Amino acid sequence: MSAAGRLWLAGCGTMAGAMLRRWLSSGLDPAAVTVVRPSGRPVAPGVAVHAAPPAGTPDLLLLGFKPQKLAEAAPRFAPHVGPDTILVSILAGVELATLRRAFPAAGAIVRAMPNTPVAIGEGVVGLFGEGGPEAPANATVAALMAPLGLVEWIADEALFDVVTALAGSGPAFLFRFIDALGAGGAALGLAPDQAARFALATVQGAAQLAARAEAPPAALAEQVASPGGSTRAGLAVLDEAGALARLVEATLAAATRRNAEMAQAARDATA
Ligand SMILES: NC(=O)c1ccc[n+]([C@@H]2O[C@H](COP(=O)([O-])OP(=O)(O)OC[C@H]3O[C@@H](n4cnc5c(N)ncnc54)[C@H](OP(=O)(O)O)[C@@H]3O)[C@@H](O)[C@H]2O)c1
Ligand code: PRO
Repeated sequence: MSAAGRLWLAGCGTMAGAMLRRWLSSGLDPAAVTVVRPSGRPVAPGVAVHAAPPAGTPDLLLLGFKPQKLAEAAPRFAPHVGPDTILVSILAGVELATLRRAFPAAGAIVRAMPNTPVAIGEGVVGLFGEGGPEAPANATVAALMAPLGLVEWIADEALFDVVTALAGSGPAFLFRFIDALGAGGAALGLAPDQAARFALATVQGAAQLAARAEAPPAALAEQVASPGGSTRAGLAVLDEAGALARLVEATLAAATRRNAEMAQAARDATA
């Protein structure tokens, strides 16, 4: 049995599947896990998979389907959620109040925002629970999330859409940057496959160095950029009129807005 007891996953696609992979590789007993997914496709040895919720009540139910599926899925799972069930939702945008309306009997509800690197224990998980920081369910949820990477509680639910944009979507933005770095090198004459390898290794090495260094990333950038040198010439392009900072802020703002739209759609669909 897991620290969270009987664990049900409602949906096990890219994101919930990445979480489950890490939990299993960190020692979670597959017999404690039940996956419910319409396709009924197998997930991992020893993990029970059902196309519809089986009889019973889990100790922890993780909602891992798309936000657009909430209105359809909630009535099927709600009868399996009781006062001893902790409900954890990874649905982008969808607010606690909406979840509480859909699962009125749940003992506790916590929003979690993971990202795909949790599959290798290098992810980020933002958490926000309706009971505040001292709620008893928080310790159970935090313990379950611990093997996934950096786990932090968010002070204000209003910030959850930004957390989703930065950490939840963030890997996609960085994957784009890796591709752009490689494509830039290829455009200037490197063999595309070699440029792609160098780009990925450069980003990997820089991220690991930044993670281990005491100096902040801005200081590390200064260490690379000799006065009057070539890095300085490149940074001048990124920094001109705050080009990179503005692009990234606009990127996060667009993703944040979309999360808010999905929250509204979920409110409307479950009203
Ligand atoms: N992808 C990310 O990086 C990421 C990051 C953070 C949060 N999220 C959140 O994670 C959730 C899932 O995203 P995803 O990218 O993992 O999507 P996905 O790969 O399409 O997976 C969706 C899962 O939901 C299942 N499903 C569909 N209808 C269902 C129903 N009525 N009842 C139960 N399960 C149902 C699907 O079942 P089948 O497998 O049988 O088709 C599938 O397993 C979303 O709410 C998203 O906001 C995603
Ligand atoms: N993927 C989800 C989406 O794109 C939310 C964060 C990452 O909606």
